[in-house]
Amino acid sequence: MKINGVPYRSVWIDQTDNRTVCIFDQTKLPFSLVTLQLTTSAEVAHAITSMQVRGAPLIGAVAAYGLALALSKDASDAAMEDEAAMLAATRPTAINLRWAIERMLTKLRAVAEKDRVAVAYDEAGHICDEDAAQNEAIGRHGLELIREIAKNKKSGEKINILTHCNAGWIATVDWGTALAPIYMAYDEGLPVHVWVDETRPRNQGAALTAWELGSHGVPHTVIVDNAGGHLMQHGKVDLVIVGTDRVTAQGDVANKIGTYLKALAAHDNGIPFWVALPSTTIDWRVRDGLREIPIEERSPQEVTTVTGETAAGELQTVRITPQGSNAANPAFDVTPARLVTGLITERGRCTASAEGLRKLFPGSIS
Ligand SMILES: CSC[C@H]1O[C@H](OP(=O)(O)O)[C@H](O)[C@@H]1O
Repeated sequence: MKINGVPYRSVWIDQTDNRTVCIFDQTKLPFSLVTLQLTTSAEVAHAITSMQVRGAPLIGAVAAYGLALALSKDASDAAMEDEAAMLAATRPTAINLRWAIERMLTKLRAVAEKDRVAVAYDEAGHICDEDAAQNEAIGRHGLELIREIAKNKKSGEKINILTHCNAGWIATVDWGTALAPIYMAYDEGLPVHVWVDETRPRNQGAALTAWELGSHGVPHTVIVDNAGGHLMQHGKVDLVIVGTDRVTAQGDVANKIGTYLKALAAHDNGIPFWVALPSTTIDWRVRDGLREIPIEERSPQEVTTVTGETAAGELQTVRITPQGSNAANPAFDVTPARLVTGLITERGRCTASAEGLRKLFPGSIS
């Protein structure tokens, strides 16, 4: 995606040493665009756990490079297995993280130690290239959906899309998932407008999605998480598109906390609720999302405080609850397939069901 006309990806290798892994520090957005240079697997692990880098497909890609950094230090079998396990354990919900590490291990176990570093960087690069291509394809398939909605609107009438959290290009290697169709619709001249859920407590919507859409010129309005249902009741939402961290073999969807409530409101108001994902986000090993998908529990401090920029341009974190109050912070929830209109994948759209997934990905599930 371009920033001020310059093309960027969300992760890249420093050309000066062909080793250092570069990312944007997403905890500094939207106030400043800061590049972090990661030189060890420990730094990669910290970047993932602290959400300096986040987004299901992106943490998989960055973890893959983290393994390459680890191998640069010690390419032995024991070290490789330990580092892979450490990186895979940084966040439990996004299946892309486990998928990327398992793909790297499958490749590297068959390679001599002396060749592992080069092969690891090469394979991580393929993971990145494939993610960017898959998300571009998701954009094209999702664009068809937006065109269909546009046909039922008066000429020039806004197409109002609600999204939750950030599933844009900064959450992936490039393009994004939920936002890819929106970028393409905007670029094609369709009159899209996006309701951006702020997405407490980390405010990925208010801070990241708003920054992405604003940088690209896409009209958008930031709303509190609890406003979405009201807007749907009053006919102000034509479509909901969200990303996901894990989809089960029967179409249950794990995504940022609050997604389930949007799906309920969309269902109650007869509004299409679509989930955009690359196939690397499908966990073919689980069927019942509510019972089988681990939900990350993050620090209560993310709930009891809020971080923003002061008038002087300094980042500041302030407490918003009494000292003695407890806080709970589940980072994801699971939307049952019955509330999902459909899935937008790199191979096209399908119903959120085993049958729908089997049609697009034959042989992936029995
Ligand atoms: C294409 S990103 C999918 C997913 O990842 C985000 O979670 P987090 O910000 O905690 O990494 C969010 O759930 C997005 O929808």
